[in-house]
Amino acid sequence: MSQPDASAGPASTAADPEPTTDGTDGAAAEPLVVVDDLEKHYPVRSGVLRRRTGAVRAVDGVSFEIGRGEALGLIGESGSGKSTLAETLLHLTEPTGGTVRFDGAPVGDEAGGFDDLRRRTAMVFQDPASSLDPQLTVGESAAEPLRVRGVARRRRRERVATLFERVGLTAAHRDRYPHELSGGQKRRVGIARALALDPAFVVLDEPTAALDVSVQAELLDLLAELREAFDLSLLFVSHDVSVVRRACDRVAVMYAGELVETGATRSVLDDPAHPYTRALAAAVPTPDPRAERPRHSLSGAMPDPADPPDGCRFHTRCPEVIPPEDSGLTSAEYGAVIDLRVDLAGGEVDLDRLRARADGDDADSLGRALRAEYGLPGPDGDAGRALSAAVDDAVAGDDATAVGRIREAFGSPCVRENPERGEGDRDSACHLPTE
Ligand SMILES: Nc1ncnc2c1ncn2[C@@H]1O[C@H](COP(=O)(O)OP(=O)(O)OP(=O)(O)O)[C@@H](O)[C@H]1O
Repeated sequence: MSQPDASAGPASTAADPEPTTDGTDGAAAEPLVVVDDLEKHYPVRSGVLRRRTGAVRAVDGVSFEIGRGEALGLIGESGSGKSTLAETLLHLTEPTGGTVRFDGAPVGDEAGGFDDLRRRTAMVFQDPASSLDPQLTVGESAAEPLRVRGVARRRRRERVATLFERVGLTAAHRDRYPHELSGGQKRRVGIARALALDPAFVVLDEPTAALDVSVQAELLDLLAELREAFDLSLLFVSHDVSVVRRACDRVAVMYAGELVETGATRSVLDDPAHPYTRALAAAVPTPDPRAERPRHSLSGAMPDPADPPDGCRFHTRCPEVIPPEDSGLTSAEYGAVIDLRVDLAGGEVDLDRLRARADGDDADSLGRALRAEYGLPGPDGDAGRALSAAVDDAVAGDDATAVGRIREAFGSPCVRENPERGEGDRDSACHLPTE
C-alpha cells in the first residue's frame, strides 16, 4: 500500500467535526480514555415472576487508561468479558457502575461527552459477516455513519471512495455486496466504516480472527499505518496473544470480569507477573515441534461469572496457587483439593459414577475411588484429618459439610482475598510474592 497521506484521511470530508479539546493543556495532559471501576452486570432472572435472583458479572470493576495514539491489547479467554468491556466502554451498552472519561470529559451525563464519544469513537465488530447488511452494497454500509449524520449522498459516495482506497480497496468495491468480498476485504470495509467520522479512538474486536496468516499480517500492517497517519488510539480485543504482541504498545489481561495484569506488551508477555498471563503467553504455539509442552498450561474452565469464586478468581485453576501454610502441600496437590471443593460446591461429584469405578460398595472403597479420581494428597495432622472427614462426608452425600470442612482446614490468601491490582504502569493482581 502507498504511504499514509493524512490529507486523504477522514478529517477532510467528515461531517463538519467540531474542534476538539486536543491541544488544550488540561485535556492533553489526560490520557484519551480513562476507565475507572467500570462494571457491567447482567441480571439473572428466574421463576414464573422472572424475579432478579443474581447477576452475571461480565465486567466487574475494571480500571485502565489508553493514551493518545496508543494501542492497547485486551486479552483473555473466551467469556472473560472482553467484548462486554469494549461495548460498555463505548457506552454501546449501558454500564451498571463506574465511569469513562473521554478526551477529558466524563461520558454518559447529558451535559456532554456522549455525542463527542459517539462521533469520535468507533467499533469494528468481530464478525464482519453479521455486521455488514447483506441487502446493502458494502459502500452503503460503510457510508451508514455519514448518512446518520446527514451527509448528502454524493458526498457520502466520494467519502467512501477515499476511505476504501485508504484501506486498500478500490472505489469500484463500493458497489459490491458482502458475499462478493473475501474475509480480509470485509474487514477492510469494517475499518473504512469505522474511520468515516474521523474518530480518535477505534475498538477492534478480534480484528484478524478466522483469517489466513498472510491476510492477518496485511491487516495488522494496515492498522499500524492508519494509526500512525491519523494518530488513532486503538483497543485491540483479542484472544490471540501473537496479534497483540505485534500490534500493541501495552496489554491488559482479563479474567472472569477483572483485569489481572497490565503493562508494556513486551514486559507483560515476555516476563508475566500473573500466573494467568503466564499460562496465556505459554499457550502460544512455538514453531519448534521439539519444544517442551508449557509448564503453565491452563486446565479447567472459566468460572461462572454469575458465581465467581471467593478470593482470587483464578485460584480454582491456578497452577501456582499458594498452599496453606505448614500444610506441606505443593501447589498441584492443593489444586486437587480445590478441584474437589469446587465440584462438591457445584454438585458435580457423582456418586453413581464413583460406584462404577470403586472396588466395593462400602464407604471406604468409595472414599479411595474419590481420592484416586482427584489425585488427593494425604497431608499429616489437622489438614489430613479434615480432608479424610470431608471425603467421608462426600461419599455419604453431604456435600455442604464437606465443602465447609475443606474451606476451614485449607485456607490460603488465594482463597480468602481477591488481590488488588496495584497502580502504575506494570501491575498484576496476585498474592504470590514478587521479587
Ligand atoms: N447480554 C448478556 N446477558 C447475560 N450474560 C451475558 C450477556 N452478554 C455476555 N454475557 C456473559 O458475560 C460473560 C462475558 O462475555 P463476553 O462476550 O464479554 O466475553 P469475551 O471475553 O468477549 O468472550 P468471546 O471472546 O467469546 O467473545 C460471558 O459469561 C457471557 O455469557
